[in-house]
Parts: sequence; C-alpha cells; structure tokens
Amino acid sequence: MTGATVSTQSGVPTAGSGVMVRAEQVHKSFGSLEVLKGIDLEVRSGEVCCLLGPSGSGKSTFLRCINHLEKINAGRIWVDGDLIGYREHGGKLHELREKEVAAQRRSIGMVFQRFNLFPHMTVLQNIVEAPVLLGREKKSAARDRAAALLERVGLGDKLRSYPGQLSGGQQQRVAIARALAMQPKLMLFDEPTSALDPELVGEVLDVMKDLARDGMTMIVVTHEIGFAREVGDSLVFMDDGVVVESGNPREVIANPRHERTKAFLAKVL
Ligand SMILES: Nc1ncnc2c1ncn2[C@@H]1O[C@H](COP(=O)(O)OP(=O)(O)OP(=O)(O)O)[C@@H](O)[C@H]1O
Repeated sequence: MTGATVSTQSGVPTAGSGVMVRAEQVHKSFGSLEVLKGIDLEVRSGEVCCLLGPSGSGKSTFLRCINHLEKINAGRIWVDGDLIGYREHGGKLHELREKEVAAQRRSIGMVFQRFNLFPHMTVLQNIVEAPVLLGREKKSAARDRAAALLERVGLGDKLRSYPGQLSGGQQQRVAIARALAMQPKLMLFDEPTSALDPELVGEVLDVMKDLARDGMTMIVVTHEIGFAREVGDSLVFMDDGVVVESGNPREVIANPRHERTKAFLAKVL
C-alpha cells in the first residue's frame, strides 16, 4: 500500500481516545486464497474481546496481522492510535522502517498455542532475554521484574527450572510472563489453552482472568465458552473470513442471531 492515497475518514482513533484496536475492512490473501474478507472490529481500552469461529475462519491470521506477523493486502489496523505498518504523510501511506515496526511490535504481547520457550534457558532467562536483548533495561532490573512477573503467574519458585521440567500449563504461564515483560499495551492470545491437558486449562485461564481484572486490553482466540461468558466484554464470531456477528458474550451465547453462530455454538457448548 506504499504511496496509496489516504481516504480522509472521520473518527480515526488517536492515542488515549479509549479505542485500543480498530480494524477497518482488513483483507488478507495467501495467493489465491482469500482468508480475511473485510474485517471490521473495535476493542476499547481495558476490554477483553473473545474471537470465536470454526477452524480455518481466519482468526489466527487476523491476530497475526495485528502483530506484523502477516501483512494485510487492504484496509487499516490501528493500535492505540498507531496505524500498524504504515505512517501517513502528505495524504499518503508510507511503509514503516524496520525499527519502527519493531517498536510497534514491542507494544503488543502475543501468546501462542505452543509456548515456544527456549529449552536451554531457565525460566528466568527466558523472560529476561527479550527486554535485555532489545536494550530496554539493565539485566539486574530486568531480572527483578521477571521474578515479580513469575510470582504474579504463580511460578515464583520455578525461576531456575528449565521449560522441560514444567507442565504445559506452567510453560504457558511462563510464556504469558514473557509477553508481559515487554510491558505491552495489548495482549493477543491465540488459543492459549488448546494444547493443554484439560486439568491444566484452568490455571492458565486464571492468570488471564487476573490480567483482565487489572485492566489489560486483550483479544483472545478461544473455544473456552465459559471464559468468554465470564470474562469477555465482547464476543466476535468469525466464519469464512468475515465477522458474522458480535456483541455482549452472554447475549450472543444465549441468543445467537445467525444460523452459522448457532451451529458453531451447538458444537462447542
Ligand atoms: N502462511 C500461510 N500460507 C498459506 N495459507 C495460510 C497461511 N496461514 C494461514 N493460511 C490459511 O488461511 C486459512 C485461515 O487460517 P487461520 O489459521 O487464520 O484460521 P483459524 O480460524 O485461526 O483456524 P484454527 O482455529 O484451525 O487455528 C486456512 O485455510 C489456512 O490454511
């Protein structure tokens, strides 16, 4: 989209306006496969948005577009007033430089289905490494904060353990602490509990509930309907690259308006 003319829209979100994420007509294709077909979505600061939908509907791709892991083909995404991937200047869009992209990515934490921890590093090193590598703070300060974050996710006694010595639920909690170490404005969760044994799901959801209570803005791709109902401020149901319906999670779950939402909920409930 470099050099594309910017349409002068009213109501473009600015930093501190209360809108953390706005997506407008986001399109994404892989070759001839159109995966996102015009996604519109807004998440206000401090809200938890739960993204539901069948396999292949484009949920992960959408999260990856927010976090620069994929590049959109058309549309716009703002995070806290920053246009993702682009800068507007003289009525045109210009692609951000690598450093600017890195800065945007640092403000967004992402937790994946698989924890992707470094197996040869201790839990503490796994968390300290990113902020130190990025030159954000001295190692001693980063270690103190990492230890406090591990305490927060209930792993204060596992600092010196290696990932292989932990359960899946504990590893996922380390991954959450690692994402928080960058002090993100926004947390994206891509099916954070779907690789876990059922008895470990609750401990990860509890950490996420705690984050939500503290006012973290979160977009959560999940099939945990109970979590969406209890914690979600909004529920967005996606199918085949479009938002089919969205609203208050309790209302959508109790009274889905669209047949596709009804069919999906009937399967997962
Ligand atoms: N890098 C890629 N290259 C080609 N196709 C891709 C790529 N990433 C995703 N896709 C395709 O895009 C479609 C949507 O995938 P995506 O992972 O976003 O769906 P999803 O809703 O998150 O599904 P799931 O719940 O199974 O994770 C799928 O058909 C997938 O095969």
